[in-house]
Amino acid sequence: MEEGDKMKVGLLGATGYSGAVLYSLLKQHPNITHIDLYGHHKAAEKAEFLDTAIPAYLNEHLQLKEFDAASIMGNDDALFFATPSGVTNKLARPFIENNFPVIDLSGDFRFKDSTTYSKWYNKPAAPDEQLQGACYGLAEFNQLTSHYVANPGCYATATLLALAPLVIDKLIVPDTIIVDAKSGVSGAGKKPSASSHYTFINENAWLYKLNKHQHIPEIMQQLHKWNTAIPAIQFATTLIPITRGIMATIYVKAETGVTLEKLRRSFQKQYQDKKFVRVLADGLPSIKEVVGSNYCDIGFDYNPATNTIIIVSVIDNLMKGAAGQAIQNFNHLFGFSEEAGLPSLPVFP
Ligand SMILES: NC(=O)C1=CN([C@@H]2O[C@H](COP(=O)(O)OP(=O)(O)OC[C@H]3O[C@@H](n4cnc5c(N)ncnc54)[C@H](OP(=O)(O)O)[C@@H]3O)[C@@H](O)[C@H]2O)C=CC1
Ligand SMILES: CC(=O)N[C@@H](CCC(=O)OP(=O)(O)O)C(=O)O
Repeated sequence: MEEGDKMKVGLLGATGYSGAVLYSLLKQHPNITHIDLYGHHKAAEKAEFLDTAIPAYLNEHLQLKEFDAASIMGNDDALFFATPSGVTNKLARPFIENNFPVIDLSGDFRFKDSTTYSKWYNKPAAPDEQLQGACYGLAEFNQLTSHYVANPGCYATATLLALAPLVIDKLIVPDTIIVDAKSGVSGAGKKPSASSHYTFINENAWLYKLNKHQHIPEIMQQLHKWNTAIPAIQFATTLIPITRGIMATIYVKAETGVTLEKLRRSFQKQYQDKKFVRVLADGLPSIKEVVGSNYCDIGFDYNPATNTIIIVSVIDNLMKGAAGQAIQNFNHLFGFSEEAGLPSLPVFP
């Protein structure tokens, strides 16, 4: 594709949080002329109720077509899935078989083997041969080796971008990684639950899925591409009373001879040419500075008293953690400018 080429795209899941954000990004994308929205409810059923989880403009204009792989491949040039886990493993086959371009925001195609998925997601996985037809799109690092792109998870994105330089440059003791990550409530999607209920999470903090979070194997799979010596990570996820944003705070022991200057050089080498990762020259980042943008901001420090490196990474879970990175992957897949369709500034205050 050339810079000025125009495309038609399909989207399944526009009535969800990441789908709604994706829709607004696609609407402003300079290379997209038309968006077909697909749904799993019949259009008539949808029209009968007002979905308060999505913006009114979307409710009003929502014209959902019935999902049909053959007509999507006939009408559109690419497809986005913004559906919960356990959906695309049943829908992806014709797209993979026909090499049709897909960006999948769910976890269904992030692993190379089906047993890892079924163990950590507690659901049946897509067949192994289909999993081999997908590629994991950590946008700053992975070459897209197929047309079916598995967009990374939100916590996984924040954690991997923070660890990458130090893991690649072997500056850390492999078995000492501790990740303490916090997320806003939109990370859990639009479906209300006991833990996302206002009276529970307001003025509260709740650590969940300890040692069981589905992003642990996803992070390990990518870390092993960089350094096979890492045996495991300690990983905690805490829900906090904000709408958007993730902060991952990482503690890890330094290899002998590591200095703050060496850490600086490692981050700089890895990210100096990357538009969406901003390494702070000084100080530590805050969530508000990335909300509404596709940036991942990273700050770090070294404490010689404990020989510990502390890295703090922040993203907007719905942007860099989902829809924004999906657009970045789409741009990579079609050779468009990496920034096309993505806002250049966060929303502040
Ligand atoms: N929220 C986030 O921050 C992040 C989410 N993701 C991933 O993105 C995906 C979407 O997440 P999120 O936006 O939070 O989810 P939501 O629950 O907010 O939205 C889910 C969407 O999928 C649709 N849907 C549900 N079941 C089906 C089905 N069987 N067939 C077709 N469509 C279906 C829903 O339609 P309807 O409205 O009709 O029910 C809705 O449009 C998930 O896989 C999630 O893990 C990844 C990173 C971050
Ligand atoms: C706050 C919150 O609940 N966040 C979700 C992250 C959703 C996600 O990215 O999960 P997938 O792997 O299915 O894409 C969680 O912790 O499960």
